[in-house]
Amino acid sequence: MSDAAAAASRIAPPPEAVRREAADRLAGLATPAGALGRLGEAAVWWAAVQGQCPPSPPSNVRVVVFAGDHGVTAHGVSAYPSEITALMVHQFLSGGAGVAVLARLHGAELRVLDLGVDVEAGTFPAEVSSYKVRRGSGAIHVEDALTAEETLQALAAGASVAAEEIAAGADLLVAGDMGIGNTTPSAALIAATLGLGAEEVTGRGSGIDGDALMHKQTVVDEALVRAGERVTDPVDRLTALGSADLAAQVGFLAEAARRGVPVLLDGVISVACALVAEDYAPGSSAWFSAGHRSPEPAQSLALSKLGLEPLLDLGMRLGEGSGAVAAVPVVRSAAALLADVSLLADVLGDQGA
Ligand SMILES: O=C(O)c1ccc[n+]([C@@H]2O[C@H](COP(=O)([O-])O)[C@@H](O)[C@H]2O)c1
Ligand SMILES: Cc1cc2nc[nH]c2cc1C
Repeated sequence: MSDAAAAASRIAPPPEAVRREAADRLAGLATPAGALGRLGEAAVWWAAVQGQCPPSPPSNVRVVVFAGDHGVTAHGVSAYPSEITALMVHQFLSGGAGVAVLARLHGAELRVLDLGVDVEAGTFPAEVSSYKVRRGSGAIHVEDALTAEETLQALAAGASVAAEEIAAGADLLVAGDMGIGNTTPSAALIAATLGLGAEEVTGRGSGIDGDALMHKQTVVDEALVRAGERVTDPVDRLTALGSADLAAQVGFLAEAARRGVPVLLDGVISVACALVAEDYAPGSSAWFSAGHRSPEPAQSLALSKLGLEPLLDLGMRLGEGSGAVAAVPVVRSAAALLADVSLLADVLGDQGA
């Protein structure tokens, strides 16, 4: 692509004039300079992505959980078996999953989609599986996760889902994940994107340690060696090292950014997808904010590369979009503070009057 074509296809950033107006307003609030800390930074980001200052708090938060199974799970990389993925999809539907509880509490809509769960057709209601790409994605250390066609299908599915959620009125989106084994492809995608080694990105996931952790690191290393030079291109990277559910999440994030709708990121899976989305659709990450910090080392590495500082750091490693939904009240607080705290000039003026 020529430089001009690349610039033309770059995602348009949030309006700089609004960002500056919000930064000026923050500096003028009746607080000591910088006293709101990251809440202040979040308020400026929120005003810019909402396109107005003062901003109003998010009022239509919509969470989409992308579910899928991963071939690596049969190779000893997780503390849990693949069967949990489908069982948890039922929990998202019945309201008993962690993110379902938080979504209810914070007034967010929750939708779960089966992109690649290893179950027979008809296991879930039709609307859950309408974007299904395949049953389980390939074990990335021995084979590609997807065919090239499946990657494009999953990217397009994610983009369609984003369009649907935006048509339903979303003013803040969350992309969540459900998939036993998915911290392995997420770590591999982050390593491949950042040019890091398996030992830097591999974490305990849902709870492995000792020999299992060393084995998971070997699996990530084998996957990176197997993929070789193909990882330079973001779509080929997803084909070799991703999965149907991760590719769909990349498509969802890129489309949300392209349509100018902000996204609150979650843990290592969500941030791996955001990192690939930034490569796939440059400029996307200006529309993203980091909901929380996960203990997975790859998540912090990817957040640093994206220049994002998480709002919460609670040691959460549930996934599902739960850390992002837990941060929704923080975004609401940030918006309300920037909109409703008095201006210091007015306070001083009142005193003088
Ligand atoms: O969000 C995170 O950072 C995170 C960290 C560790 C585990 N998880 C969740 O646990 C599952 C993946 O863990 P694992 O060990 O099976 O790869 C998957 O369903 C994720 O939602 C999520
Ligand atoms: C029970 C359970 C719930 C989850 N939610 C996201 N990942 C998960 C992994 C397990 C094991």
